[in-house]
Amino acid sequence: MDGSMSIGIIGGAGWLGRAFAEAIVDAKIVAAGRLTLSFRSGQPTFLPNATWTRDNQELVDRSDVIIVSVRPQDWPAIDITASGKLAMSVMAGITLDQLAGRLKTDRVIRTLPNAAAEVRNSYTPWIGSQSVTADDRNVVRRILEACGAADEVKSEADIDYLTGLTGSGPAFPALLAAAMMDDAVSRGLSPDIARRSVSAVLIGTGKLLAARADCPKDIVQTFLDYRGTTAAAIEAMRAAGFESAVADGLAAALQKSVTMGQAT
Ligand SMILES: NC(=O)C1=CN([C@@H]2O[C@H](COP(=O)(O)OP(=O)(O)OC[C@H]3O[C@@H](n4cnc5c(N)ncnc54)[C@H](O)[C@@H]3O)[C@@H](O)[C@H]2O)C=CC1
Ligand SMILES: O=C(O)[C@@H]1CCC=N1
Repeated sequence: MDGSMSIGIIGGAGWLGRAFAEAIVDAKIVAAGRLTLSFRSGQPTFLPNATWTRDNQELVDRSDVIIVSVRPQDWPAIDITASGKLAMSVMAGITLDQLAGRLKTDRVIRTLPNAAAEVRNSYTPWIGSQSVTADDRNVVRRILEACGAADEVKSEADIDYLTGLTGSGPAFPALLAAAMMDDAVSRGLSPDIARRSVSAVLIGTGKLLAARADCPKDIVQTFLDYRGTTAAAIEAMRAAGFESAVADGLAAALQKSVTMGQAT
């Protein structure tokens, strides 16, 4: 698409809506003046050169591409006509058929980013409807890659599963970090040192995994082979059900993704 493209984000004041809006402008996909953002209560102060509105149909009428970024429970109240336009959703659980029906356009994209979009490090699987064109796919890739890495997947079932694995994904290392911090503080470390040390471990591990070609499984085995402190910790965590806790958590997220969509 040329520089005349315009984009609208319904729910542009929210966590993901703001992350997308700022990433799109930073990546120069559109200038702020070609961006329309809708809000529900107070008008936010970020992106003052964008057009802010409470009227979602006005947003649609001003935009070539519409991104829907409201919570799934607010989705049934969205009443707009986006005929002939490209519409993209970031909502968990809402299917392509539901999107096409409520937004009244056949050109729909279902995506599932994660919270790391805020720092341009999302992983975002996506899938498009039959009517989506090659140009539409290029626009979608540019928008999603402005927020991190993105993959087109083969089925909506993949999106349902990835909603837990990668959509909710940042919450899981955060949960581990919180448990590690609580343990450190309970053993007398100051909360400040506990936070700095645990954050350094998570950030360092992320960079290590990104830099090395080995699978995480191989890295874990290398640690186990020392037969030292790390092996003692991993074996105790496994005996307490670490892997089955992760599998149960991912199964619960998958089930919730499917039922949340059915409830709307
Ligand atoms: N936060 C996350 O980690 C992820 C969120 N998602 C999905 O992204 C969507 C948005 O989530 P968040 O940004 O985290 O939630 P949020 O609550 O921060 O943002 C939603 C925004 O939509 C606004 N809104 C609701 N109805 C509206 C309407 N009719 N018109 C205009 N604005 C309206 C709300 O006022 C709020 O500002 C959800 O559907 C969620 O499933 C997907 C992946 C990750
Ligand atoms: O928890 C949720 O429902 C949203 C979708 C994926 C991540 N956050």
